[in-house]
Amino acid sequence: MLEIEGLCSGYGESLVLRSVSLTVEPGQVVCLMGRNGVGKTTLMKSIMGLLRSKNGVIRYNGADITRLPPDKRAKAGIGYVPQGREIFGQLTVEENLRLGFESIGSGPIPKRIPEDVLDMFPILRDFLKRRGGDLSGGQQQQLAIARALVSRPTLLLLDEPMEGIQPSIVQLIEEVIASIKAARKTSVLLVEQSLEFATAIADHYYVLDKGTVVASGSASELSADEVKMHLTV
Ligand SMILES: Nc1ncnc2c1ncn2[C@@H]1O[C@H](COP(=O)(O)OP(=O)(O)OP(=O)(O)O)[C@@H](O)[C@H]1O
Repeated sequence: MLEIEGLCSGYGESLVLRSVSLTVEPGQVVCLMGRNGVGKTTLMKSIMGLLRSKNGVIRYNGADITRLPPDKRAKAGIGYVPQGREIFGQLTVEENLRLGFESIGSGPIPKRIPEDVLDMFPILRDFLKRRGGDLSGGQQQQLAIARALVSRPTLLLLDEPMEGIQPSIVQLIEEVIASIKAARKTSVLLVEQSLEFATAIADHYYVLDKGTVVASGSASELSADEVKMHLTV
């Protein structure tokens, strides 16, 4: 469903991604790994269209989306939770969630926040009228993921969703990703370094180094040695 071939991308004159090729199949959870600064966020931004590709092709459900702007990619079904969440602190939780409706590609805008999304993150239901800025970091991360889910994306991009979050919420987010996978309606491409997560939940992994894919394979076969080789400094 997502096919990237020979993607080159970067900032201004500086090239960060050098001919990256990667595939996410329908219903898969794919883990993107790599040390700091190797280009994981740059890849996420390039898939979402926030960075213009210098070379290569990005296809989504068979269509070439390489030159589409971010809003069109969102309407095509790609949801994105950036690193650092980027929720609106002055808006309430409910208003933040409603912003997710703007990415709905076709059909009527729902009047209410979908119950199944609130069921995944019960704290958000309790806090619907609270300002986003008053939530803890872990609650804001839940809000950011829920906001991406209200538009019913077919591909969800998560950039380090577990970073800097307390263990109980890490577990909740892992359960949510597992339940998204079980429902088989949304594929997930996420930046995550944990070997435990990758082997337990992901189907496939890619390791980036200096802007290129240096290892990839079935997540169940990912070994501690491989992680040590590619991910420790
Ligand atoms: N806005 C920017 N302008 C110029 N260079 C940037 C910009 N953002 C990132 N870079 C550079 O691009 C390279 C890749 O950064 P990127 O954020 O994609 O890495 P990453 O793998 O996501 O790392 P991290 O785990 O630290 O988030 C780095 O050398 C970084 O300094």
